[in-house]
Amino acid sequence: MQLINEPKFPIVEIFESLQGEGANTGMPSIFVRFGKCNLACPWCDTNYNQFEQWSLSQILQKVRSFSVKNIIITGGEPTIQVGIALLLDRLKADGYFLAIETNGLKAIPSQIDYIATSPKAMYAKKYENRCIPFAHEVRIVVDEQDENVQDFCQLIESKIQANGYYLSPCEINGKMNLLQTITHLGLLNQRQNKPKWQLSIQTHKLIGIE
Ligand SMILES: Nc1nc2[nH]cc(C(=O)O)c2c(=O)[nH]1
Ligand code: SF4
Ligand SMILES: [Mg+2]
Repeated sequence: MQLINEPKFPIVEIFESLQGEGANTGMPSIFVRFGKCNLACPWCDTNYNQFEQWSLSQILQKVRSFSVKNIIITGGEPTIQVGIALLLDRLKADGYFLAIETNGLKAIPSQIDYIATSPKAMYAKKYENRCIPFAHEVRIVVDEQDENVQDFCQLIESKIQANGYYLSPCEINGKMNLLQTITHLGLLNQRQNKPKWQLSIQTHKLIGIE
C-alpha cells in the first residue's frame, strides 16, 4: 500500500551482490544505490543522474526480498539525501547492518555501522577545508592524470583517522591502471616508517558481477 505523504528517494538500483572491494571484499550484501552527487568525477562509473523516485515502502519491500542482512548504502552520494535518517531508522529496526560508501565530505548519519570513504584527489581543496574525521576504511582511486596522488593520500591520512587505508586503480572502459597504482603504493609506503597503505581492487569488475 502506498501512503500519500510517504517520503521518496532517488534510487538508481537495488541489488544483491558480493562487496567487490576493500576490507570486506566478498561479503554478501544488498546494495542500495542512490542518485545524485555533490561531486562530478570525470571517470565516475555510476549514472547517478539516472534514477527513479522510490517510496520508503517500495525500498523496504525490495530490500526485504533478499535474505542477506548487510546493506551497503552507496550512490551517487548517500550523505546528501534528504530524509535518509527515516529510511535508515526503518532498516535498523529490521536488524540490518548498515555500511556506507561515501566521498567523505558530509557528515555520516548516526545509524551507519561501517564507513568506507573514497576521497577524491581532484577535489583536494574541499577536503582541506572540511571532511569526515573518521572512517573504518579509506579508499583512494588513483586518477591516471594525477601525479600528486601520494600528497593527497598524506593529506587524507592527517584528516581522516581510519583502520585501513587503500589505493585503488581507476577503471576506464574495462581497463585498470594497476601498474601506476602499485607504483604509487610502493612509493607512498616507502615515505613512511610504518607502511600503512594497501591495494584494493574492484574485483566485481574483473569477474563480471554486479
Ligand atoms: N560488487 C560491488 N561492490 C561494490 N562496492 C562498492 C560499490 C559501489 O558502487 O559503491 C560496489 C559495486 O557497485 N559492486
Ligand atoms: S564522488 Fe563518487 S559518485 Fe560522485 S561523481 Fe565522484 S565517483 Fe561518482
Ligand atoms: Mg561501483
